[in-house]
Formats: sequence, C-alpha cells, structure tokens
Amino acid sequence: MKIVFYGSGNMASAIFTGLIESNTVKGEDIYLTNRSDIEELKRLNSTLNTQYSYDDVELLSNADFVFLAVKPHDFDSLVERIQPHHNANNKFVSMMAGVPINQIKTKLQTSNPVARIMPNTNAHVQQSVTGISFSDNFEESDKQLLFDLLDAFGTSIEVEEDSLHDVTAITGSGPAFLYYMYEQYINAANQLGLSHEDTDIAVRKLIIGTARMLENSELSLDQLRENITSKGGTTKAGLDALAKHPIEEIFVDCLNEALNRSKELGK
Ligand SMILES: NC(=O)C1=CN([C@@H]2O[C@H](COP(=O)(O)OP(=O)(O)OC[C@H]3O[C@@H](n4cnc5c(N)ncnc54)[C@H](O)[C@@H]3O)[C@@H](O)[C@H]2O)C=CC1
Ligand SMILES: O=C(O)[C@@H]1CCC=N1
Repeated sequence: MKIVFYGSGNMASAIFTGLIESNTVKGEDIYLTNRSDIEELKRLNSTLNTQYSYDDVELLSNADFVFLAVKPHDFDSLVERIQPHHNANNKFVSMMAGVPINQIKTKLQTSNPVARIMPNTNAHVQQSVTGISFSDNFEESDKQLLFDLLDAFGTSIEVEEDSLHDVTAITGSGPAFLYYMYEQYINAANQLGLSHEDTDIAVRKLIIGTARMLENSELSLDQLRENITSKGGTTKAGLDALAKHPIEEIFVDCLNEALNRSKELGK
C-alpha cells in the first residue's frame, strides 16, 4: 500500500510516526512532501526511512491513500499541485479542520472517494481519538483499510460529516484545552511552597496517574472524585472553592467558540 502525505507538520508527523512505530506500514511505503522544507523531509527519511518528493506525478502515481495534511488556508496551493496529476487509484483523506467533502471534490475536480478525519496529536502515543466521515462512493473494503490505519494510532469513531465540527472542538483541539488547564494548575501550584522543579514533576505525575486511573478503574468520574473527598477535609474545601466559579460555563464557551470556528473554516 502506498500512502502519501501532503504536509509533514505536527498532525501528519504524529500519524505517520504512529503508523511506522506500530509496524502497520513500512516507512518505505510512506511518501512525504511539504511546502519547501526539504531538510525536514531528509531528517524524516534518515529517522523513519520515509520517502520524499516534490514531484506530484511521482507522488500520486499508484498512491492508494493521499492524506491532505495542510492548514485549511493552504488548501488552494495544494489543489494546484494535486488537481492536474491525480488518478483513479487515489483515495483522499483530509484532516483539514472544517473543510467539507463537497468542497474538496469541487476544488480538486474529482469524483474519487474522499474521507475526512479529525485526529488529535495524541496519535504520537497511539492514543488519538479520530472522528471519520466518508463520501458516498467510498468502497467498504477501502473503509476497512483506512480504519485499520486509524487503529494504529488510536481509536476511531465514524460520525455524520456535520458532527466532525463537534469532534474537532471536543477531541481535535481538546489536548490544547487540557494542556492550558494544566498550565494554570501548575501556575497556581507554583504559588505554594515547593520548588518550581518539584512542582512541575509532581503535577506531571499527577496528570499521568489520574489518566491511568480513568483508563483502569471501572468507577465513574464522580465516584473517583468522591473517593478522595473526606468529610470536612481538604478536598472538600478546595472543591467548594472551585464550585464558586462558573467552570462548566467556561468550557461551554470554549467548545462553542472552537465549534463555530470549525464551521467558519469551511466557508
Ligand atoms: N495540530 C493538530 O493538533 C491538528 C491539526 N489538524 C489539521 O491538520 C492540518 C495540519 O495541521 P498541522 O499539522 O498542525 O500544521 P503544520 O503547520 O504543523 O503543518 C502543515 C504542513 O503543510 C505543509 N504545506 C503547506 N502548504 C503546502 C503545499 N502547498 N503543499 C504541500 N505541503 C504544504 C507545510 O509545509 C507543513 O508541512 C490542518 O488542516 C489542521 O486543521 C487536525 C487535527 C488536529
Ligand atoms: O486548531 C486547529 O484548527 C486544528 C484543528 C484541531 C486542532 N488543531
């Protein structure tokens, strides 16, 4: 299977690294290109054994899956490269936030199958949650091949195309929202007495340990929280302080703004 990535930035590299490190695809079957950073492509060739080229005929010839991994505002420059040279074998897999399948088909002037995915950078550690939608003409056997690829770097959920906006807000951007929250937690913790170094290590371990509990425990979130909260204790005091702030409202606002931006990006 020949897989091409147009774009080798943050999200694409998380995916092709996951595919190679899980032994799902060999580096030599993955072809990379980007706007102009040949040094980056050479570096990836020496570490992952991936191929690279700026020749679109070479890239697209016999390519089974062609990942569109550029920013939405770079799509037009990508169309100039792909449109004249694509062929019937190419199945397109776009990860561009917000850009609808019909717009991809129209701009590329193609009736080839198109899938849209919305992964996240947790693909680096094979933990992406990836939403996926397909054009009507995507063959079942090709869908299965693509699901197998997605499984190599996390879990996937098939959704209606319109729901990809929700997936983008909740899990596509989600790691950034959680990182931001953890940053605030570290900033606050730094105002207590531990050294900054100890605080940083302690909070990182706290986050990792809490995530492992979520993974391994059968208890609900609120039960896990209850198990830490002694009557009249420290946790109760901290939680009462938190409850004075509109935390749910803050996240409703955050997710709605991300979702609205996803809709705008497709216009
Ligand atoms: N970073 C993230 O967490 C996520 C990103 N996405 C989507 O993935 C896409 C890429 O995002 P990032 O990897 O973060 O961006 P990035 O800026 O890290 O990488 C973009 C890549 O596109 C390449 N590029 C630009 N114009 C090109 C052209 N004409 N031909 C070939 N390559 C070209 C650049 O050289 C670069 O390698 C975006 O559409 C974004 O919406 C989706 C989910 C999560
Ligand atoms: O910020 C963005 O637009 C992309 C989509 C999801 C994560 N990063």
